[in-house]
Amino acid sequence: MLDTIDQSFSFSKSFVGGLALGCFLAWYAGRLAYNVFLHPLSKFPGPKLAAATRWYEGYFDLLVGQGGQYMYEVDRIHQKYGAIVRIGPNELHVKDVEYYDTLYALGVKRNKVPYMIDIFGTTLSIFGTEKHELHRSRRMVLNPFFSKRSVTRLESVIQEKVRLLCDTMSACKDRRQVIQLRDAFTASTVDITTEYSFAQCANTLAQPDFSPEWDQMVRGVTEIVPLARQFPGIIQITRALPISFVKVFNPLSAKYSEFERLIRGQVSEIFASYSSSEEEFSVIGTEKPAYARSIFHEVLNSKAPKHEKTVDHMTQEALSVVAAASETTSSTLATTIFHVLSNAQIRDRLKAELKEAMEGPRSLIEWRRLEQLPYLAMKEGLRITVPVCGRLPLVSPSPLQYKEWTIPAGAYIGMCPRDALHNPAIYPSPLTFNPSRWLTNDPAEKKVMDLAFLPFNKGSRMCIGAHLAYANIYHVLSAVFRRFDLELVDTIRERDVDMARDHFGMKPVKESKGIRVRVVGEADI
Ligand code: HEM
Repeated sequence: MLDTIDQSFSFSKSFVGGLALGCFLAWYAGRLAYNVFLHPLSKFPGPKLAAATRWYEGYFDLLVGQGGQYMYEVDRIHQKYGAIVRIGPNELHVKDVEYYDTLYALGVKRNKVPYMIDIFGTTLSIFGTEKHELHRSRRMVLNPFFSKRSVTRLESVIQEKVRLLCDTMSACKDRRQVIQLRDAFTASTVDITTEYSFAQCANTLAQPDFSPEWDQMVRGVTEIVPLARQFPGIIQITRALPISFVKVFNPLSAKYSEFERLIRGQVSEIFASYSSSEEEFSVIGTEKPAYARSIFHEVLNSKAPKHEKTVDHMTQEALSVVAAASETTSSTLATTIFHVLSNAQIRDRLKAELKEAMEGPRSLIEWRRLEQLPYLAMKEGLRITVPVCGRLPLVSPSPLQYKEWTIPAGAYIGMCPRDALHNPAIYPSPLTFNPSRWLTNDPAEKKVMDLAFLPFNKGSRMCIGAHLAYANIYHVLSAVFRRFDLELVDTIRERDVDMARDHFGMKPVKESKGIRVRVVGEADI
């Protein structure tokens, strides 16, 4: 009797399970068919599989080769189908530099696409803000802090760290120590960014090996990006787990959680030095000197509503600033140095220019004067590196036009800085490092190159730290090449330098040993 009840129970259980699975599969098949045949984007050209499901992207980004490969598939799709293509159920991609002015136009309403807002686990930061209006009001609070004027005013902070960087490099020469350039420049960028933004330096340059764990930490954050694009929220889940547990399966992301706690502590301290009334916060005690200001003070002193002035909000803003600044700047610096050292003519010409402009090997000159040096390979370094190589999709709440195509409101539309910066029609032989291309006497050619020079993107979501990045890169390149003779150590372009994976930031192949140099000489005049 009991056996019969058991059997009929397990039969009905498997019947219900089978029915549920059947319903799910029917619903899923219906959804795929809707995406391909009935979706408002169904008329746009592109592979049917990409139109049906985001798993098409997931396959290339997570399973093909070392991952992060969808950007190359998108290249192939463009080659086959044209300048505007459908690369996801609700996503288009445009490969036409002229369209930047429409998609990323300043002052027009654009939201960020939902799957991008959480890739660094900072949905309260400006980077992670989806809605246009909220993004605009948050950004207006921080814009003045990162303006060219503010960066110039605090240039001494950058110069001090660059001096320290050079002194640590000099000590490496005495020990004949090989320098991992990405470690060194992540350290200097983290120190510059934390001192500049939080008025409290992380002091990573103080370590003789440039605190490699910082570079590992930042790489840990971006390593997870392809997964986070497919599974938004995964970073939040990781954060909620105990650090000791996360350490077991992802030590790099555990480091990030530790850093988050550090920042949270600092933010809490700053909060404690403020008194909060019903309406607003105000500084207790005397006014802080300009140097000791931070983005936290900026937010607390702003007219932003009180619910924007929380420890959570500011911790996330700080995390996203450090994450956004570090890998981008360090990969640009390391890649530029690799290319300069790989070509003796370029290296000698650059060193001669710097010797003439800078009095002594240890003297630093102002950023505004560095900008006037024609050969300092700034632009070419950013162009060839493409530090942010991932597509930057946005959503327009009203329809957009691309040539004969009307793009419906609500569709995701992306463009990719790589398509501009490595465009052979604008920069001939785009994978050749050639600073002289920027010295052209043809104003029309120069104008076209300048318009396509978009490593920081443009419009309302453009990089807020572009001026800080420029000042940092100018100072590091000029100081390093003026003072040191460097030689590359076992660095192979295909393995260690070139972009091979899209993790939002560019990454070389996983086997990369990094870009490594030895200091073989130090100028004394
Ligand atoms: C070579 C260096 C850098 C490059 C190439 C770069 C590039 C970019 C790009 C392309 C974006 C747009 C991302 C998007 O549309 O989603 C961006 C955003 C951002 N960057 Fe940078 N960046 C660099 C350095 C920095 C630095 C030094 C900082 C910090 C001080 C910084 C902070 C940010 C922030 C906070 C955002 C989000 C802005 C927003 O959504 O309004 N970046 N960056």
